[in-house]
Amino acid sequence: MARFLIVEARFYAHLNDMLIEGARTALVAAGHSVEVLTVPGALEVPGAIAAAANYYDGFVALGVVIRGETYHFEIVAGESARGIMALTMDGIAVGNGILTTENEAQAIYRADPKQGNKGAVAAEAAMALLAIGERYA
Ligand SMILES: Nc1c(NC[C@H](O)[C@H](O)[C@H](O)CO)[nH]c(=O)[nH]c1=O
Ligand SMILES: CC(=O)[C@@H](O)COP(=O)(O)O
Repeated sequence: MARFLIVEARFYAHLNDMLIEGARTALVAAGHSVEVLTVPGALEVPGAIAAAANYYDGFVALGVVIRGETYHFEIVAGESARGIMALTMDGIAVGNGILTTENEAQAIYRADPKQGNKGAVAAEAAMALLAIGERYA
């Protein structure tokens, strides 16, 4: 049993609830404990994981970034992914389930546990990285 923290950027609450359900179900089914930490937006997710890194075995980053009218989308989508990738390169087991979509319909399909279930996909990725880290510890 490992300790996982879901760090969710609560920018679109209704979509996040689906992502969390999918991730939590996958982690609990694998026998792990799950806590949830909420941050305002995707840009805060890497920093929150870095702050909690010594307290959990693995992390699932969840959130939704939907393209608007300005370059802000590229910043939020790209920099959150860059920050999460940097954490994984430091050996922290993080699954990235921050959706980056053109519209809400794309996000609903991917967040829904009965459809794309990307929360579970991110949870599976985090569990895989944790297992690899333990194998080469
Ligand atoms: N536009 C979206 C954001 N923007 C907010 C940033 O993530 C951040 O909270 C703000 O710039 C303060 O540092 N966040 C999302 O998660 N999704 C978006 O679509
Ligand atoms: C992440 C985004 O692109 C969006 O939330 C911001 O919208 P806008 O570019 O229209 O300010």
